[in-house]
Amino acid sequence: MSKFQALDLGLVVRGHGRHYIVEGSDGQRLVCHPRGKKSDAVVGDQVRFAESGDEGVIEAVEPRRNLLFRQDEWKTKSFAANLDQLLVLVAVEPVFSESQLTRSLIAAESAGIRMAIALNKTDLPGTEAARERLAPYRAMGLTVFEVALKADPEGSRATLAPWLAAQRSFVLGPSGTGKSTLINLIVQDAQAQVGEISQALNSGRHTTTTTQWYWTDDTRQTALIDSPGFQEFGLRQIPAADLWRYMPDLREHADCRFANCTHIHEPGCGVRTAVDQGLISASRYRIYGEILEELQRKAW
Ligand SMILES: Nc1nc2c(ncn2[C@@H]2O[C@H](COP(=O)(O)OP(=O)(O)OP(=O)(O)O)[C@@H](O)[C@H]2O)c(=O)[nH]1
Ligand SMILES: [Zn+2]
Repeated sequence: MSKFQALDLGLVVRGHGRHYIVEGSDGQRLVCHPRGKKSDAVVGDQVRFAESGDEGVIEAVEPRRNLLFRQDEWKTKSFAANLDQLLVLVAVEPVFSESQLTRSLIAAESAGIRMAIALNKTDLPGTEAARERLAPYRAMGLTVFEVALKADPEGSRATLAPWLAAQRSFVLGPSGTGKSTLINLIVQDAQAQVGEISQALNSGRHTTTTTQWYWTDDTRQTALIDSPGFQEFGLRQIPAADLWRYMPDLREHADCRFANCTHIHEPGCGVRTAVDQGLISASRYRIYGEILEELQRKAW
């Protein structure tokens, strides 16, 4: 048992450098700083904190259930901790990168976080093409919601609300797909929540550069966690030999002659056979090869 057991338990709802906003069990929010030099708390963490005056000190971070993060060549970037699920938001326009989509799904799969995709802007003419690009994801068992957050807000809410209810959902999506529209649709007082926190952190300018926790309403049961966009999505935390295990379609066909098959050049490879038969999409297999190469390159 930790020596901080007697302290209040709080939820990190925003982090910015060494400044954190911690929400106590009574819903009160407090600006906190970590004790000492290290500041390794992330949004979604449960922390033990002590109030001192109108600020607080984070004494300990409780063990995490999971952590969603990416690891690029030079740095590790944590998205959030203790998540129930990931919602990847893509849109008919701008055309989404399948590589980014796949990478975020692999990160969630390897962290043990359930996931779904939402395709937005289905009021636009390119919908059929986007739907086709998402067919392999449906085929591997993922839920793919179709919404038009702006064109049909009520219908979109009805589609997403049951899945989001009573869960802590992390929302990832490239810029311009409708993330702000989603947050404003689902979260009752989104602007107020951001405003209040920015004021506390004195960082009005940074509202979109850090991860933000939203409760959808006063009952504080359902949360959406929004994060700023990013360019790179490295997966260097994953051992190259394990990559295929986090891709359900490859995993399903990884019935190979060699136990340590990389599914690239070996004879008797079930994955390559499935690609040839059209059971694994060519684009997913190509993306697998690209990521694998990245992961193998780090070995030197
Ligand atoms: N046609 C159509 N456009 C939509 C829909 N939902 C959102 N948009 C538009 O898409 C654009 C981007 O929406 P935002 O919600 O600002 O997207 P975002 O993902 O927050 O973008 P960033 O702020 O760049 O991260 C806006 O011009 C919206 O009006 C929709 O259902 N249909
Ligand atoms: Zn193989």
